[in-house]
Amino acid sequence: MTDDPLPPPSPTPHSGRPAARTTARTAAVIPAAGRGVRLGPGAPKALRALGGTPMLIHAIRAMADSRAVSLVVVVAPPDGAAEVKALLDTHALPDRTDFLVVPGGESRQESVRAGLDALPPGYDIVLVHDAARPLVPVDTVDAVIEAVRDGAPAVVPALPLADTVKQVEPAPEPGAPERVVATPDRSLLRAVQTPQGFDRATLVRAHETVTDNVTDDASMVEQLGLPVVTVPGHEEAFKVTRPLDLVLAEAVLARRRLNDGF
Ligand SMILES: Nc1ccn([C@@H]2O[C@H](COP(=O)(O)OP(=O)(O)OP(=O)(O)O)[C@@H](O)[C@H]2O)c(=O)n1
Ligand SMILES: C[C@](O)(CO)[C@H](O)COP(=O)(O)O
Repeated sequence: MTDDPLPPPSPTPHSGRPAARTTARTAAVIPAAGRGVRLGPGAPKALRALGGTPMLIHAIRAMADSRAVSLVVVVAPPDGAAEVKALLDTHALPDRTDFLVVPGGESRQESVRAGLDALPPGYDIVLVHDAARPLVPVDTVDAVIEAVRDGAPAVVPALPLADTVKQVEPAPEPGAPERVVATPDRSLLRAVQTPQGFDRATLVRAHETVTDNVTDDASMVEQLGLPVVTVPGHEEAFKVTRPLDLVLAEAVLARRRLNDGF
């Protein structure tokens, strides 16, 4: 199967890189092996319903909606691979996309690595997308892919912050107030989302090299000393982390369904 091309490249002023455009095939790895402790008791977060459909299925469809993505590797809860395979069999997904399911690990990093290990040859661009971000629009996915095709080794969707951010020092004892030590310049801070996009060789090297516990894949590439660039993120690509996020996700989905007339 070959990828449909994305629209012609546009200049990417954020990167300042020379045109090194490639039409490499793209795969998406979806880490979905987390428990969802912050969401509260229940099934693993990725398997919980959003608008009557598991959050994971929304996230898979969000990746497969991009004409550039021809393989999706789902990293299932360690004892949930059979259940996830059954879900894929019982939900409508595009025929042009291939799917693989592998068991995940104890941390997000281990789960992403399990997905990378399962990637067949021939996919030179890799997206890593949280199952917990079920509503990312396809335009954001395509913008990330396009920036990698243009030559960036690592790309993150990013949004400016709405709140002022304080740096604190740890509280001297549990329950004691934390002391504020700094107020970073908010104009230089970004909240980053997924999918994060990578040149495959770079991402594999980052996972082989960086052993610190990190919260996203791009920071591993930063530790290699390689550039990570941003593309505009999207408000609807928020991560379902706490109960209120699920309320917001239901509202966004209901509005989309109303707009789409179903
Ligand atoms: N061992 C893990 C931990 C997390 N993830 C995945 O990484 C993504 C982002 O993680 P997060 O939102 O923190 O999910 P959880 O780890 O499930 O949440 P919590 O920390 O509240 O338990 C999720 O899609 C989650 O399934 C994973 O694949 N394997
Ligand atoms: C990868 C990520 O979604 C980027 O914002 C985020 O770092 C995941 O963090 P979590 O603590 O595992 O939810």
